[in-house]
This record gives sequence, structure tokens and C-alpha cells, in this order.
Amino acid sequence: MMHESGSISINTENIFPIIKKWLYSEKDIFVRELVSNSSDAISKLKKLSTIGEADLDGDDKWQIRVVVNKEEKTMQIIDNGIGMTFEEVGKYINQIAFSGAKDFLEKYKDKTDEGQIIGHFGLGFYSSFMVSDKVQIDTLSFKKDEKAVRWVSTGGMDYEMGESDRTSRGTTITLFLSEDSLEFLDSFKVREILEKYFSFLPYEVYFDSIEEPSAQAEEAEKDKEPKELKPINDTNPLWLKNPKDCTDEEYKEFYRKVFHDFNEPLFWIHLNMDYPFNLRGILYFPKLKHEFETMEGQIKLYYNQVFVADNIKEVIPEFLMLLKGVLDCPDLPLNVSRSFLQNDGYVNKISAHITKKVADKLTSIYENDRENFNKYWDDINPFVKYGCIRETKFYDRVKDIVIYKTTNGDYVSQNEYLERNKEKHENKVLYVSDERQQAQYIKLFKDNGMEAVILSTMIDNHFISFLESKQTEIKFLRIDSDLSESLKEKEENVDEAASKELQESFEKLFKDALGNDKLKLKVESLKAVGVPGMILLDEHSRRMQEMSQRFGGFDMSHMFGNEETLVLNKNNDLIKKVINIKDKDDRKDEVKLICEHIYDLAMMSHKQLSAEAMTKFIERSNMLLTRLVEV
Ligand SMILES: Nc1ncnc2c1ncn2[C@@H]1O[C@H](COP(=O)(O)OP(=O)(O)OP(=O)(O)O)[C@@H](O)[C@H]1O
Repeated sequence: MMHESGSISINTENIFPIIKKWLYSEKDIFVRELVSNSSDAISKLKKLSTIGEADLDGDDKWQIRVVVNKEEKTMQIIDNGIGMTFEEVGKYINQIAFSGAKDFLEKYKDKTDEGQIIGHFGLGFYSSFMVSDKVQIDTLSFKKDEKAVRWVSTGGMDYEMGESDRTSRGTTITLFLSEDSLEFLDSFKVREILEKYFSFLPYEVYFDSIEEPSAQAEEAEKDKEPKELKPINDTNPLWLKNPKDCTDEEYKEFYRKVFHDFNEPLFWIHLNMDYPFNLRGILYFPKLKHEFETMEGQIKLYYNQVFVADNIKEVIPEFLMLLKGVLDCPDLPLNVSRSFLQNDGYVNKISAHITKKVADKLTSIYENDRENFNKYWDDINPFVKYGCIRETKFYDRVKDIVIYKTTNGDYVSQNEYLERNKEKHENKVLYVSDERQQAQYIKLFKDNGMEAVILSTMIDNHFISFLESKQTEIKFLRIDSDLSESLKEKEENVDEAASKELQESFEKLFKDALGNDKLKLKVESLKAVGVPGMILLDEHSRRMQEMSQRFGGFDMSHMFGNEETLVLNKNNDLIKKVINIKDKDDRKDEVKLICEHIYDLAMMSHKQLSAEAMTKFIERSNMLLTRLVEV
């Protein structure tokens, strides 16, 4: 049998269209690649100079210039970095997937760390052909006595190399833009791209645009001072500074600048870590603009000060994306596929570290500055709750600092609430989901010295179920789900038979009056004498109903049974009077009206009436008022 082994060779003609099409989904990526190459070229030379292997001849004002020329339809990326010799162009440019960056790191691995070298794969340069018909490189190496080299390629398949007239150290890449990419002559667009990727590059980046000369403009140009360009970037971003040296004002200013959010952030976490991995960044807890706003964060990921993308879910735990912040992770293997990232141990460690830092910060505010923690709670609670549901580790770290606002207006932790209410209802957290709708019940509670916690945000439904699954001994009950013993009058020497009879006669009366056979009714003796009736709805069936509505969008109450119970208060005057007249034949008509009205009023303090019920209620109210006048 024949046998042969060897390396598979890459044929540029075949691979090129694939690179063009698949590697870079966004066209503007070529700017990122080319400016990153310039930045690498500067970093390399800087490194060589610090270890005494390069003489800069005093020229160490590092800069990268991007110039668009509308008349010539070109874009140039110019740097004063390391440059390339004839051989180097042959090696690094003519051979696709041969990275000079990797070569450099390999060669100097004992003398330099990986810091600030961006490229790794030897593919980036070719992204320039996504937008150009022709690309030209003019480069002069820092090495003494080297000649400047020109490399030109049309279409990226064939090239020509020769001498260049470049006289200063560094590299100029000239892109002759193709007809379908002329949008990259638009200075507004190019500036926007540069700002997106390079606002924090370590070397100054200048942008210039040479406009098409028109007679008028040329005339005006004559009297004008030469334009003074300002770098588009901040070469020393706040996240790289030592947290000890940063002021609150600097953090706020940075937040405003990066996120264009003019609401002050509540607080922030400065991540500053060298070991076991490199991670720097600032995470901000934003202030919600209004109560019902859902949190929408933005985490910008940087790689050695070059922007990579927003909200990369493979690197950042999903719940953290509700925050706003920047993360610079130079150790991330960012050029590999995202699904790989997801399973990467290193990425998992980063996630775990950030999660821990966030939990630590929250705990420290809770422990050392409880007053502010309470103040922040309305803004941060959706984040904390979502984090608990999504990340068990986060829940484990913050479970004891989750707090609730109570109907008395103060804030308590679950343990504090359970402890101070244990005489009244052990292991039960009573809650309000809508303060306006449940106002009657809240009043009842307050009048009787009871308190409930307020769980009114969108996420609370899930959060309650989540907590119950974690701590099975504790139950969450909405304020209208049951009648606490504390709300009832203690009755002595109860006549069981009389109570039973009253209960049955009321049941019949209301069922007949309302035409509802299935009505559940209970007669109780409530402390709140002013309340004739109220509705209770079993917690479990209510949750099932809510869930089916949320997910299915339709009402499935008929499937779970309608567990609403009408409670009548025999301590109330109106009810007492109904007891007196309910069996009188000549008052039948009125008794029916009163029963309907008591039921509707109880319903109204429980939930919104249907349109039909509301119409009936209004008609009946008018009728009752008219009768009142007639008497
Ligand atoms: N402006 C430049 N100055 C000096 N050398 C450059 C410049 N641009 C490219 N090179 C050389 O060409 C090589 C190939 O560049 P290319 O962008 O294709 O890949 P890379 O930067 O190594 O990796 P990546 O694919 O991750 O960008 C670089 O590694 C570098 O050695």
C-alpha cells in the first residue's frame, strides 16, 4: 500500500474568497485590523528600544495617522513603528497566516510579556482587500542601512515588490478603495469607526481628511492657518490607573463620556488584576431613569485597549450585562470561535472572578453603608434578583443581603422580616405586588399592626418561585391570599350551630343574588369593622393563572378553578343590617342589590373589574343614589 504524509498547503486563490466572506462579517473591521497592526508595530519597536535592541534617534513621539483622500479615493494608515525589511514583507505579508506578531513574541518571549501586542493569526492585513481594488505598502525598517520597500497588490492574489521612496521609519498602507466601498471616504463615518475601536489605544491616533479641491475652497484655504489635529483617543484610560489614584469625579466623567448617560451612576467596581490572569475594567451600576424601566446595560470588551465588541455573552455572565462598563482582557483568545470561548476554562475563571467582585462590592456596601444600600435598592434590585436566578454562585454570595421594602417604608432583609414577624406568621413572607391595587389590604394590615414586603417589579414573580425552591421551609404569600389570625377578632364562646347557619344562609343569599353557584363564601369576624367584605385568592391558583396568562396570553382560570373567596365581616354594620332584613319578603329586591354591591366593592379592591362588571356597577350605583333621594 502506498503511504505519504505531509502538511496540507494553503492555496491563497482558494482561501482568499473565504477569508473575505466569512472571517469578517462587518466591513469596517479592516480599519480595526490595520490600525491594530500599526499599534503592534509601535509596541514592538518600543519594546526593542527598552531592551536596547533599537535606537530611536530621538524619534519616540509615537503616532498613527489615518488619512482619507476624496479625490484619489484612498485611505492611508501611517505609523512610525518598527517597519519591515524586504525579507520581512516577503515573509509576513506574502505568506498568509504567517504572523509577525507571533514570531516576535516567540523570539522575545524571555524579554517581553504579551502585553499590548494585538495580532496573532497573520490574517488581519488581508481584510484590506474587502474594500480595496489595490493595496500598497510603503515601509522602512528601523534597522540601520535598510532600504524602503514598496509592495503592491491588485486583488490580493499577485504582488509586486520593489523600492519605495519612503524616507522615514515606519509603514504606510494605502488602500485604493473599490467603487462599492467609497463610503469609507466619508470623514464622519471613518471618525466614528476610529472612535469605536480606538478611543483608548495606547498611542495617539490622528484622523485627517483631504477634501476634493473646489475653486472656492482653494481660495478660502489660502488664508487659513494649517489645521491643528487633535488625537481621537485617550491613551491612558481610567481603567488602567491604580484605583487608589482615581477620584469619584474621574469615574463619573469616564462614565458620561463612554456611555453618554448623564445620570450619575450609583457606584462602581474597579477591576485591577494581574494574577493569575490579566483583567482590568470598571463596572458601573446605573441609575434607572424611571420605575418601570428595564435595566439595559452595556459591557464593552477591550483587548489591549482595542475595542472588540459589546456584550459578548460568552465571556461575561449574562446578568452582568445589565450593568454598564468596560473590561480589558488581554489574555482572552479572542480570535477563536465564540463557542470555543464558552467552554474555555480561562473564560470561566474570568466570569467567576467578576461575579465574585460584584458580590463582594454589594456585601461591603450592605455591611458598611446600609443606609446607602437601602437607597440604591430600588435601582439595583432587578439586577441582584436576576443574578441570583441565573448564577447559583452569585446567589450563594448575596442571599443574605437581599432586602425588601416594607409597607412601613423601611428596608429589611428576609431574616430580619421573619424574625420580627415570627409571632404573627412563622416562616411566611407576606407581600404586596401592586401597592395601588392592594391599597385596601395594606390599610387593613397597617391598622392591625402588620407589615408586608413590596415585591412589585417584573422579575419578582420569578424571584419568589426561585427563593421557594431554594428554601423550601419559607412560603411567600400575597397579602390577599389568606386571612391572617391577626386580622380576626378573637371570639369567645362561639355558638357553632348558629355560625354554621349564618354561613349557609349567606351562601345561599349571595349565590342567588349573584347568580353564581360556585361562589365561595366565608363569614368572619374581622377587627376592621368598616370593611363589609373582601376577596381572598389562594396563592397557588393565582400564580398558576398568572403564569398561564404570561406564557400563553390567555386566561386558563377555568382549568385551575377560580379560587376566589368572598369574606363577609359580621362585625360590620352593613352586614349586621343585611342579617336583619335578609329574610323579609318585602326587602328582597334591595337585599339583592346590596349583595351585588358588596361583592363588586370587595372585587374592586382586589383587582380591576371587567368592562361588563364595571358598567353594571355604575348603573347600580346610580340606581341606589336615586333611591336614596326618593326616600
Ligand atoms: N504596519 C505594520 N508595520 C509593521 N509590520 C506590519 C504592519 N502591518 C503588518 N505587519 C506585519 O505583517 C504581519 C501580518 O499581519 P496581519 O495583520 O495579517 O496578521 P497579525 O497582525 O500577525 O495577526 P492578526 O490576524 O491577528 O491580525 C504582522 O504580524 C506584522 O509582522
